[in-house]
Amino acid sequence: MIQGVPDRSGARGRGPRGAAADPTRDIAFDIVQGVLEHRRMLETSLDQSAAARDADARDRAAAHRLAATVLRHMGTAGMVLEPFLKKEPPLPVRTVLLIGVAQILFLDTPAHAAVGTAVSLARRRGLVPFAGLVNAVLRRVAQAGAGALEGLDQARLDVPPWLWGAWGSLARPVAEALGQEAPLDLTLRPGLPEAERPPGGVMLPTGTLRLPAGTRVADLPGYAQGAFWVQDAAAALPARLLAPRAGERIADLCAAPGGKTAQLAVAGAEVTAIEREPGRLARLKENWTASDWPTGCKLVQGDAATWRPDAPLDAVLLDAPCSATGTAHRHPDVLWIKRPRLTALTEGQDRRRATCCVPCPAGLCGVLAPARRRAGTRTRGRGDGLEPDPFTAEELAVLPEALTKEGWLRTHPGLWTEQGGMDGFFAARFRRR
Ligand SMILES: C[S@@+](CC[C@H](N)C(=O)[O-])C[C@H]1O[C@@H](n2cnc3c(N)ncnc32)[C@H](O)[C@@H]1O
Repeated sequence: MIQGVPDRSGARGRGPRGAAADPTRDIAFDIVQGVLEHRRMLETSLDQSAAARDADARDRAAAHRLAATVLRHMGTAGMVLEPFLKKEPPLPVRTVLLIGVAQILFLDTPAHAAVGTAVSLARRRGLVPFAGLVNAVLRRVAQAGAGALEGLDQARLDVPPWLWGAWGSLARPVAEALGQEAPLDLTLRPGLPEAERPPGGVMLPTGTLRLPAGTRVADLPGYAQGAFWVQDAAAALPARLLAPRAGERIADLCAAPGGKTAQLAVAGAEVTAIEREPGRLARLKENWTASDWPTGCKLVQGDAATWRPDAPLDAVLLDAPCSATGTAHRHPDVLWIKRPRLTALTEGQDRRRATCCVPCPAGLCGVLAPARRRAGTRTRGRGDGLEPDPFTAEELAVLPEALTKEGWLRTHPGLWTEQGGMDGFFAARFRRR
């Protein structure tokens, strides 16, 4: 079995090719193939998995965890396999092997179960001619055990070389942190009584409640009522630094899935949330309705670059699309989906700065551009009335390492590693002159 997850292989009768059904590994296979073959995000691959359609929540969660483990350790697992492969197998066979290696070396699955279920998976996926190879290779990996990892520079292997280069001096601490499964971070609704906080968490100095990796948020009492929501500790900082006050009129540009919108709204601000993608806006609306959050907020489908408010605002929070590589801690798929084209993305953000005033370094990113307090109706580029409003040491007293010399916020997964790390995020603040 995969640690912490029931092994249901064999529990659901026989699959189409006569092998026992095993939804966890079937879904994990679909996810890894979706990421590697089609360069689809992990979540999208999960949504599109035929095997996931009838699966229960536990199997989906177990498959998600297994696939994320494969992607988190993919370079290392590839190196472990290399001595046992005479030539490169077809991608689906490689995926089966990676699933086997991840279970043996990183998930403490008993070796016989990891090997047996991988052979069955190969059969179910029409890879019968390779079943013997899968069996032989994984047995040898199992025999080597932890010794197979000796001498491997796992941090370096598990990050694509172009990204390692882009991270510069931060590459090693960031990559080492990415090797760990991310904890579950929650932002609590202000004033939530201590008795109603999810148990087993640690309150971080920045105000985020952190629960152990593998905690299923949907199982926590209060989640469905919107008592808290999932939000990485770093992602919660920009809205906290904006310090919204009750009654302020704030636009949240690029809003879905709505973590920052919720922070602003529960602080009492009158938020207008702008999101371009209808599907993502629908998800934001669902979260809103289900969570009993304040009703005075407007959710608008629109383009942040052209949307204009009908009256002056107190602040604008802009979370412009970015590389998302700073979230690889939680989403290891981004490591293998993104390409070196990131420079083009940064240039796009520079151009967008003409409208939005948001610089963003490649690789580690995430953003905010509040034109706060006496803000006008639009945020514009330099020369259009905005000046930098650096964060102060007092504002970032609990996380001084994240304050850059220019006064911006820059976090990365190598910060707070002993507490479980955090996402990479960049934020800057501007004020209307
Ligand atoms: C980084 S996510 C935002 C996360 C969100 N602020 C939160 O805290 O939950 C970026 C979002 O911007 C949306 N987006 C991208 N370009 C946009 C545009 N021009 N106008 C409005 N939304 C846009 C994307 O669809 C995506 O939902």
